[in-house]
Amino acid sequence: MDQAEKLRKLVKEQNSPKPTSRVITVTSGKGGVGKSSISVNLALALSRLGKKVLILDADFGLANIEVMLGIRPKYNLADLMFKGKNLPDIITNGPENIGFISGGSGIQELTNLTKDQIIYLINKLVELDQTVDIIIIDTGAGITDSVLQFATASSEILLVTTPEPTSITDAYALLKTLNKKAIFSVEDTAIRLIANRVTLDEKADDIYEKLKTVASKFLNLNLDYLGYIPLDNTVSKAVIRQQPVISVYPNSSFAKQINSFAMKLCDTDMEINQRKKGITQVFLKLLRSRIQK
Ligand SMILES: Nc1ncnc2c1ncn2[C@@H]1O[C@H](COP(=O)(O)OP(=O)(O)OP(=O)(O)O)[C@@H](O)[C@H]1O
Repeated sequence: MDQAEKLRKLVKEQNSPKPTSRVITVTSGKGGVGKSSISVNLALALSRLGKKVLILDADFGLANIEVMLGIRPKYNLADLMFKGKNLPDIITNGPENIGFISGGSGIQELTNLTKDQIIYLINKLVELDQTVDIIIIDTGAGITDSVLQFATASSEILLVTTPEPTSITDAYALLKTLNKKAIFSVEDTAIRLIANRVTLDEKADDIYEKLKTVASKFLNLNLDYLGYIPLDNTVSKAVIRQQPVISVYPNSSFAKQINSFAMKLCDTDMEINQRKKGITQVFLKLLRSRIQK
């Protein structure tokens, strides 16, 4: 049996543990549309609704979230995988009790794990699943393998676009590529659109309706709508202060929309519970798709 086959077998053999965390993957076709701003502030808004929230930054090389939260993690996921670090070592405490894990090079290195390292990682993820209510994954930008793998492995996707035509066509391209993946399951995945940086003269609902129509007609995909966020200069002001928008500008239109999204997401808790798979399952799926490549 070659190494790839052994890993395939091992990943298949892992029993599905009882999941507890809800994984929400924030993604986009085009970069720079507001994924990190939305992830950070949504995490805080959900935490204020009583959820234990953690952000996983899967955007290798960029430290946007760290800047937005004003934190500097000492270790990352790769340190857990290769240096035997424990969860408390790699979870940095952010504002208002939210936790943060930097993926570091860990996401890329998933393919290079030994059997013992996979078992160690999976055990730690099971532990994480049991301690956290919601995990928000901020994926990298663009239609890369890593973004697609996270999106296919998650049961809840928040797809962010701006009204720019290139951002909308890239969002559609992402859906199209996702839909072609053998392991992508339409029934098991809720995809919700967020239109960000919308100005008064742009009709956010039209963006959704157009994307929904083409996704349904050409891809047979159902696209839901979480809502829109106006273009709001408090977002960049908050970045300069290295604090989340909803902490420093709680009455801004950005903060109000984020709070309403958090409430909507909690409203659908019941429905999502049936699909809830947890972070362990997401990583098992990621491992499977990488081994199959
Ligand atoms: N609603 C908004 N109004 C005004 N500016 C915004 C809004 N949302 C995000 N921005 C700004 O847009 C820029 C990109 O935001 P952000 O870094 O969150 O995007 P991203 O999708 O995570 O980027 P990347 O693809 O590089 O990871 C930042 O300068 C941010 O301040």
